[in-house]
Amino acid sequence: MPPAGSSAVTDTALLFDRVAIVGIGLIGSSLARALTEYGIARKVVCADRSADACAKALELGIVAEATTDLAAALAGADLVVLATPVGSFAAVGEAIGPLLKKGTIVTDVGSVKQATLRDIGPHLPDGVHLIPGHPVAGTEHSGPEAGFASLFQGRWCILTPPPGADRHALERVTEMWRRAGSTVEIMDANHHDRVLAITSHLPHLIAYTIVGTASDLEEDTKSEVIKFSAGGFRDFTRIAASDPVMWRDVFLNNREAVLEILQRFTEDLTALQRAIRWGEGEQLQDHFTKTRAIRRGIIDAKQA
Ligand SMILES: NC(=O)C1=CN([C@@H]2O[C@H](COP(=O)(O)OP(=O)(O)OC[C@H]3O[C@@H](n4cnc5c(N)ncnc54)[C@H](O)[C@@H]3O)[C@@H](O)[C@H]2O)C=CC1
Ligand SMILES: O=C(O)C(=O)Cc1ccc(O)cc1
Repeated sequence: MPPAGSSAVTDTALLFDRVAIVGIGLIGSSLARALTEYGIARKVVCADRSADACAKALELGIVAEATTDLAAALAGADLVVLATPVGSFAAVGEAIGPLLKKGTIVTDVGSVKQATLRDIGPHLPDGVHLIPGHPVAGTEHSGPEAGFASLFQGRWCILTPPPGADRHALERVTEMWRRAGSTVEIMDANHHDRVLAITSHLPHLIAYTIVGTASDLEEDTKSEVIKFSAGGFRDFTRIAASDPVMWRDVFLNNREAVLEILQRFTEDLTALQRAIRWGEGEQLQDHFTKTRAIRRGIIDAKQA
């Protein structure tokens, strides 16, 4: 499917009348802020199972209405955005299905995309358009207070419309993310999950592992780790502070792709382990030279 254009909409016209965001955490609240601040939607409301999150979202003025009642939030919405952990999608899909009117667009922000098609798709009535999405932008923080409107600026947003997805719905969701500041890329859900397994999921798993390993060290070494934690290790601790429920759900719902890439990673790690053991300096240096070139290539591509 070719990328959706933005011919049907202009930068000044409101794109949506009423947007209902389910899950007003880091991503939901960032999108709610962007939709309002950048004039993308007339009214943004939210549903969250946490009454505290609803109260906070109202107190911060992020949404016009906040409720724990899904039906109240979804009534009259032309766009519904699911921004809850991926593991909740089946239950949320089942709950929202009967509440959706023909013509409504449903999208999500989940970090795994085959799960959206599998868990949300079957619950949607005919005439409701599903356009799964993943803003590749975030932080290690959670909750409505952690969000900010500019989170998506200069970042990618990947959309994974199923075959035969409604073209107009795809155009509108594409335009929403474009106006929020992102560059939209369209790909197949399976491909998305394989790419993100290496670029996002494995790095988080490595961070969770290394910080766990450091914290299992004997007490005296551990205190040194904290005292001298700088550079690389400090970056790992930031990533390892990411939301435990969200990341549990990512790994459980992208199991095959993560296990496959983990297998390859383990083999490559073992090769480096051997090189260190046998003093193969040339092999180590060659490897590090290649990875340095990759990093520089990424930076150059960003600046181009
Ligand atoms: N945190 C990040 O950096 C990024 C996260 N994502 C995806 O965004 C989604 C949300 O993540 P965050 O905003 O970080 O999480 P968060 O923990 O900040 O917010 C999640 C919200 O969903 C609510 N919630 C949970 N289960 C619910 C249910 N069954 N019904 C209604 N509300 C429910 C929680 O009360 C909470 O307010 C996840 O699917 C995640 O994979 C995507 C890109 C980046
Ligand atoms: O905080 C970071 O470094 C991230 O990597 C944020 C992030 C987390 C999950 C996603 O699906 C996308 C982006």
